[in-house]
Amino acid sequence: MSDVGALGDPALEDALTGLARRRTVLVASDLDGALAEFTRDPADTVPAPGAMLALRGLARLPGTSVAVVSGRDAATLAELTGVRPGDPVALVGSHGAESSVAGVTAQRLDDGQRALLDELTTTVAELIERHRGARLERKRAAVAVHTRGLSDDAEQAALEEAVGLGEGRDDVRVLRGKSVVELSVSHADKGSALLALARVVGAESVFYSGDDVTDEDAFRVLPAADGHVTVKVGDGGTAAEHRVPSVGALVVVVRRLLALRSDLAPGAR
Ligand SMILES: O=P(O)(O)OC[C@H]1O[C@H](O[C@H]2O[C@H](CO)[C@@H](O)[C@H](O)[C@H]2O)[C@H](O)[C@@H](O)[C@@H]1O
Repeated sequence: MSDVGALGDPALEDALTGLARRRTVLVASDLDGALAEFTRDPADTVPAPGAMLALRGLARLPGTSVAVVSGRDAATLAELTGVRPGDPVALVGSHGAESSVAGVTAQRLDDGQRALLDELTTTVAELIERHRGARLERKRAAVAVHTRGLSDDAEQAALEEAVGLGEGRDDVRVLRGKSVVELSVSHADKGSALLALARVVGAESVFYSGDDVTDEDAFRVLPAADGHVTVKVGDGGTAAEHRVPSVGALVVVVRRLLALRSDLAPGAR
């Protein structure tokens, strides 16, 4: 029985087989909560065992482009994944505002955005002082309030206040995630970035997996009817076509795709 067969999901197995036969594909995934387990301190994150190896294996196959797409900024993403300049694995950071691939999404912050981000960071630092245990993460285009590990009430209070800082403003995008609220001065989204990346690398079909709210932007623009394969990791409502229960199960899926595409990709053998 195949790995995916062991997960008991023949529909996903069929979808992966169909994708593996395509001439050109883009295989992309979110990082935190998808390719990597959550950690209390975001700096402690490491990709799950075998995850990057499977992606690198896919990137070596003909007609196969690979990317990690994350809310992390590009520099942090490179550090966490070990992807270096010239690597065949592409990186898309800051929810689509940064990319290692030319022509995808290189949104430079203007002076006004930089000043706004500084101002937001100061306000969030004050918020953190009032909410014991909450933590600040400064990114290239955003500042985030983290609450993982706090009690439910404490989390809710800090996150609600963070949302209030950006709500109703056209110049700030409020992104709610898992135990995190992010105030971004960029209006990029993962869906637009993935479509741009697919166009640039010439991929006819896309595989995309993710676990969080911002991944829904990607799932929505990748319909199964157009040959795309979308996989939600974990619980919660989703526009994705398929679902797996955990990070470990997603790694099994990516490895399965590697095995199938190694056999079935036009020109692979
Ligand atoms: O798009 P992603 O790759 O899923 O990134 C989303 C956010 O991930 C990080 O926060 C999440 O993971 C942390 C480490 O496991 C965890 O402590 C936190 O509770 C999660 O929300 C990252 O810190 C954020 O910048 C990303 O936007």
